[in-house]
Parts: sequence; C-alpha cells; structure tokens
Amino acid sequence: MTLNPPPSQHSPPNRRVLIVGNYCHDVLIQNGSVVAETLGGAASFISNVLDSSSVSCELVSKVGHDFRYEVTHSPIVVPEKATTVFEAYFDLGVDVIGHADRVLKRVSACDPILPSDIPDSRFDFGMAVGVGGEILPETLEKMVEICDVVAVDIQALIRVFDPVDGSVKLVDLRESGFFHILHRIGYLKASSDEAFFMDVEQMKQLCCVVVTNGEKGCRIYHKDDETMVPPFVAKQVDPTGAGDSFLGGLVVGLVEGLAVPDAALLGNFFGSITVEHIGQPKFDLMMLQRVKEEVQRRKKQRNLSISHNNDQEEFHARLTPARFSCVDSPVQTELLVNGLSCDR
Ligand SMILES: Nc1ncnc2c1ncn2[C@@H]1O[C@H](COP(=O)(O)OP(=O)(O)OP(=O)(O)O)[C@@H](O)[C@H]1O
Ligand SMILES: O[C@H]1[C@H](O)[C@@H](O)[C@H](O)[C@@H](O)[C@H]1O
Repeated sequence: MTLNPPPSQHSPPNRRVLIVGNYCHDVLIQNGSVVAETLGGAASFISNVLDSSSVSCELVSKVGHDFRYEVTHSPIVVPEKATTVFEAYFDLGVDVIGHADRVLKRVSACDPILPSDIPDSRFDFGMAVGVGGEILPETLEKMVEICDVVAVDIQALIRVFDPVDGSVKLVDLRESGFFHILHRIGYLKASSDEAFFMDVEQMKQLCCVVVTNGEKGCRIYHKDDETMVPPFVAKQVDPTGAGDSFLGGLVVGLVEGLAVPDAALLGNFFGSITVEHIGQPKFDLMMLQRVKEEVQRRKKQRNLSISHNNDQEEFHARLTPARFSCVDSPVQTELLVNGLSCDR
C-alpha cells in the first residue's frame, strides 16, 4: 500500500475514484422549527468537492421514491423505500456521544448498498462514506478488492441508531463488525469525537489515521509519525458536511499526487469553506482555479524536492487568499450573523 506516492515528473492520468454511500435529506432544526432542508450524505459533499476539482468519480448511492434533489451522479432509486433522512437539532446541547455541534437523529433509512450494487471494474481510489449504516462488511470487502487504495470515514462503520427515536450512537470500532477488514484500507478518517471509539495507537499501525478537530484543523497518525495540519479561519454557520468536504479535499490532493500532509491541508481548506454554508457549498470558479494552480505549484516543488512534507507554511499562506475569492449569497451572509451551530 502506497500512502505517500513517489514524486512523478508527469501529470498522473485521470484517476478514477469510487464513492460509496447514500445521499440523504438533512433537516436542520433550531428552537423547535425547521430552519433548512438540504441535500445531505457524505457522498454528496464529497462528490461536490471532487467534481469541482475535476477529479473523475463514480458514485453508488441508494435513495427512495421521494428523493427530491437533482444530482450530477444519479442514485439507484428503490421505489418501495423512502430516502434516508437525518434531523439535526442545534439546541439540544451535547449529545450522548459528547458531540457538541448538534444532536443527530436518523428518522428514515433507505436500503443498504450491496456488493452487487458496486461495478465490477477497477478504481484507483475507493471511498466508503456511509451515513446511515448502509455500508455492510461485505460492501467494504468488495471495495478493498476492486480499489487500489480505500479511504473510510469511521462514521460509516461505528454508527448505531436508537430503535425508538433514531438517535445516533457510536460503538467501538473493534465491535463494529468491520475490524477484520481494516488492515486492508489505506486511510481512516474520524472526527475528534469519533476518535474515542477507536484505539489510535493500534489503528495507525494498520493504516493512515486522520483525526479532524473542527476549527483546530487535523492530525495525521501513521506508524511512528504524527503531524499537525493547520486550519483556515472560517466563520461557522453550519458544521454539517465539514468532515465530508475535508475527506473530499484530502482525496483530491492524494489523486493529484500531493504528500499526505499537503492533501490534508487541502482537506482543511474545503472543510473550512463548507462550515460557512448551509447545505452544499457552491465553490467559486476563480477560487477553484487558484487552488488548482497552487496544487500544481506545490507538486512541482515536491518533484524538485524543494519542499519538505512538514513545511506547510508557504502552501497554507498561498491557499489562504484563494478562500476570499468565494462570494457569499445575501442569504448566506445574513445567516452568518445568527449561525446555526452551538458555541464550541
Ligand atoms: N469552525 C471551523 N473553522 C475552520 N475550519 C473548520 C471549522 N470547522 C471545521 N473545519 C474544517 O473542517 C474539518 C472537518 O471538521 P470537523 O472536525 O468538525 O468534522 P466532522 O465533525 O466530521 O464534521 P461533520 O460531521 O459535520 O461533517 C476540520 O478538520 C477543519 O479543517
Ligand atoms: O449530510 C450529513 C453529513 O453527511 C454528515 O457528515 C453526516 O454525519 C450526517 O449524518 C448527514 O446527515
């Protein structure tokens, strides 16, 4: 398994990414009222980042007859089922797993994604990014068979749902039913809350572990290395999807041939933009162009061995102004004043 591919003198061919996870409907609730209903699911946030960054991807997702969004990557429609729905409560305080942002309830669940739903072709990169328990151990097994490298969001593996009200709870990764496959994955991404449900010391021997920590950025653990990757300043409106966009940015960086810490910095970049929006962020074209240029420049430096993996200040400084090419719509700007998220 190559975590940190050797520098190449040529641009990599257009690498193919497989994203597996259900789209969902997100209902954001504050003070007993619905403040927004948006397209959700890690797969939607991630494909938004990959499509915007011109990284070619295929997406396998299931929705019900009531799915109400137009999406670039068509889902499988299960006519007799409803789409997965999550309600996010922003005023119920800290939930049972210590999640300070919001309390999540899965109030409807579409079908799981089976190995037979996944194409039988080969992919350079696989992303197992379920939100409502739709990824089964056999689904992940098929992914590690057909993809050179697989990145997994731990939320796809350790979530369980209260049978009465659908509240999301977490189980230890060792008891998740997926543990026997994890030595075959390349990357495991967890938020700092979710990281309590795994043994980082153990997992970092098996794969590259990335723990995101909101406004503080993220940390990468692999074998004996630990790297802190700095955040970008953002005005948080809604934290939903930050971790997903982070993972999208990380994978864009990796398929473009960046070193892992640089790819994670790109993850922080897309995560920080996402928290400034309700629902899917629409990335500014000028911003995306600048990011592409900076990624190519950084890659060139790496090829010429000018940069060291841990020296990220320059890359961070060059990406920072690109963020300000983003123009918020008046609605978003208005929402910035009130913000949905609880104080951290
Ligand atoms: N307030 C913030 N300011 C700047 N960057 C942020 C902020 N919140 C999140 N980010 C960026 O997004 C990344 C992912 O955020 P976070 O750790 O909250 O993930 P998460 O809890 O998995 O998110 P979610 O479950 O909402 O998708 C962080 O590592 C950081 O880079
Ligand atoms: O759309 C959101 C998003 O994908 C989050 O990452 C996930 O935790 C939620 O369950 C989902 O509703």
